[in-house]
Amino acid sequence: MKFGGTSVGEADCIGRVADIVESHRSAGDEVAVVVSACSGITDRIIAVADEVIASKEQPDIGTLLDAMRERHTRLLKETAPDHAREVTAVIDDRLTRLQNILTAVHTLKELTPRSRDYIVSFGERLSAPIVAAALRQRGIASVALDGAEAGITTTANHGDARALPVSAENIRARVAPLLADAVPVIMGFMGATEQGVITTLGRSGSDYSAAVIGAGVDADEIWIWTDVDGVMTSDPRIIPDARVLDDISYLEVMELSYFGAKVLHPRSIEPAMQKDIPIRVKNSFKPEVPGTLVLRDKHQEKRVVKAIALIEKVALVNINGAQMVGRPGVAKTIFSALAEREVNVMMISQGSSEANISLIIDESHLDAALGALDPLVEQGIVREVTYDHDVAAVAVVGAGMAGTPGTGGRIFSAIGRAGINMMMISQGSSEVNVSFVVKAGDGKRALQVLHDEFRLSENSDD
Ligand SMILES: Nc1ncnc2c1ncn2[C@@H]1O[C@H](COP(=O)(O)OP(=O)(O)O)[C@@H](O)[C@H]1O
Ligand SMILES: N[C@@H](CC(=O)OP(=O)(O)O)C(=O)O
Repeated sequence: MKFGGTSVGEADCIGRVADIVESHRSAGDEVAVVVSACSGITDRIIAVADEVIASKEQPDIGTLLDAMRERHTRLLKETAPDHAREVTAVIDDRLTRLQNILTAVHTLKELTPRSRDYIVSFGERLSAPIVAAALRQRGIASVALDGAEAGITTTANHGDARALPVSAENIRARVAPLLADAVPVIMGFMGATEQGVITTLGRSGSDYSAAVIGAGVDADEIWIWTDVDGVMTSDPRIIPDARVLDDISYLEVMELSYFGAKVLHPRSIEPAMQKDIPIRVKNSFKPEVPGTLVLRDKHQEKRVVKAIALIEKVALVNINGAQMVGRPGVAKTIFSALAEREVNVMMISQGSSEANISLIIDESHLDAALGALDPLVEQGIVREVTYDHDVAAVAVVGAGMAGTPGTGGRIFSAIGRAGINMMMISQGSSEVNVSFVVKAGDGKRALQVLHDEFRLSENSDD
């Protein structure tokens, strides 16, 4: 069971987490818990680190961390009064360590990806001991483990590390034996390299931690507890009438999360899918609601389109040049150059004349992408590279689209009737997803137009 930041952010939330775990333990289930940092804490740590590195004068780091100390101490006292003394010492010790590292960052004027990862992992280092203490308060034996102690061994790419296959056997050796007698509370979002250097798994990476742990212990199910009733037909913050889906396939939810549906981290699907472990997404504020079950394609709903996602803060890059026509290897040169600069390409579309390749990338990768592509213009491999960072991508997802003629037409007509211009279109050959790019200002409206067109708020088959 993974509890996200919103599920451990307040004392009453932690109380509900303890209730949930307690009721499953009483029903005879073995439970491993993965927790995120309390809501807002990871952002706060990043803000403090940035302030410390930017500040010319010696910053008063103790004061910068005061609110964080106060919040965690209060959470602890309210949820685990009998363990407050011993765990306050743990929290104080961790905050002192954080303060010392931040002091070193300021002195050295250096914040490397490696030290940044260690610093941002402190959110979970503070939340997990509190949740474990809240369980002990209920008489449930519980220990807090960091990602590495739980066996998550990762690649060394800081800020976006992936679990190595060896993690599975480490987790089996370290977590599984605890489950009969205790509930391990594992710090999400982090792991360590084989050399023991702390890494983080990318923002919102605790879902991925939960999937890796679940696969490692051969769980019957992986439950992601969050602040909404399940995976919905669209982001409820943008589409107020979005509806909760009873079930969705791994591939569908992978497309949705890749295109910005924050409810599950895109990487969290694969470890579960490999072992065919169902993922259940549930609301920790309303545990009685069944939530959404994510499984291998079951296709229970007859709907063609199941859900729609919007991804903002992306950039469109157009690579033009007739030089590409009939010349093998140009695409390889382009994509190798981008890969070398670690630019993640989210969507690709190529004109059939081969004179144009369009890409969608994360907006933060734009400078790196231009740095990779400009030399190709100088070398005459492509004629020109243009870009637009005022764009958004919309992904229309549903396994039922495969083999249902006319869905594309319906999407494009509805968008056309709304007077929205599509700047690029892409469809994977799996046909689980049709995605397109619009001006950033049109993104939310495009989402609503399609949600209405496919009547996704209605609980009946289309
Ligand atoms: N299709 C979707 N279904 C459900 N939630 C979505 C969807 N798209 C975006 N979201 C957003 O994802 C949020 C949950 O993710 P997140 O804030 O990371 O929670 P947690 O802290 O539990 O990890 C929801 O509050 C919701 O606003
Ligand atoms: N604390 C991390 C990890 C995480 O997964 O958080 P959440 O479960 O609240 O999305 C982050 O803020 O990115």
